[in-house]
Amino acid sequence: MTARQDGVTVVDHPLVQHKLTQMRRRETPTPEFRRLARELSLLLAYEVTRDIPLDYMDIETPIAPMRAPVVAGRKLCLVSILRAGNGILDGMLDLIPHARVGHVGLYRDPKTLRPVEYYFKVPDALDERLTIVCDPMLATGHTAAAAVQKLKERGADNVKFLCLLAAPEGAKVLREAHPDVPIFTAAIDEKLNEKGYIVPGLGDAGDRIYGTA
Ligand SMILES: O=P(O)(O)OC[C@H]1O[C@H](OP(=O)(O)OP(=O)(O)O)[C@H](O)[C@@H]1O
Ligand SMILES: O=c1cc[nH]c(=O)[nH]1
Ligand SMILES: [Mg+2]
Repeated sequence: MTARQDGVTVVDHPLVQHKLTQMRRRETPTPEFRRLARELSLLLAYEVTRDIPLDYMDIETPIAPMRAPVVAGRKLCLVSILRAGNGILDGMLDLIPHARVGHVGLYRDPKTLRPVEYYFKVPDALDERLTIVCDPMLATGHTAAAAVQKLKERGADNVKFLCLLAAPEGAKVLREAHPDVPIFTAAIDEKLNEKGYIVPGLGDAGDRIYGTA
């Protein structure tokens, strides 16, 4: 099942919810957390790629020739917001290996909660591609909004944002800054705490994926 409202799609399939619960648990160790992030992104990919472009090619089945649909991977750009975004990117690339890939390096300053940019490398001709921006966490929303802004400045005009968890505050900030960018998430949690962490959330996604806490 999938709930859509105001440009936000919550993928509430039972498998998605189950895996998200396992990720949230404090005792879930790093290798397990990373594996769950990958599996969850495979399931979310199903929804976020629902209308990706198709090409047609001539093939032969054992019975007859036919013109058959194939994903136009080169018309798709996956963008990971470093570093936690790579935890989603890996699963997406398993599914769509021909996709082009961009990286946006942004970390959130723990005092100001504002994003600081340190890297930006994306494919050319973004105006000809669907761009799917990946980051597990949409907290205050400023990182996502800044990443989308940079991508638009490079020509991206068809952008979707994929995360595992969103705070209501972050979804609002991103939707207000970029109303044309739909959000796909496994859950919208209750709120942010005073340190800008999602409550109940799952903690610091990057630290849990890479074991840096
Ligand atoms: O919505 P916001 O309030 O901007 O916060 C969300 C950002 O914070 C986390 O990254 P972090 O800064 O921890 O960097 P990391 O991926 O290197 O751990 C997360 O992966 C998002 O990029
Ligand atoms: O809860 C949060 C908020 C920002 N970044 C995270 O990794 N987790
Ligand atoms: Mg982090």
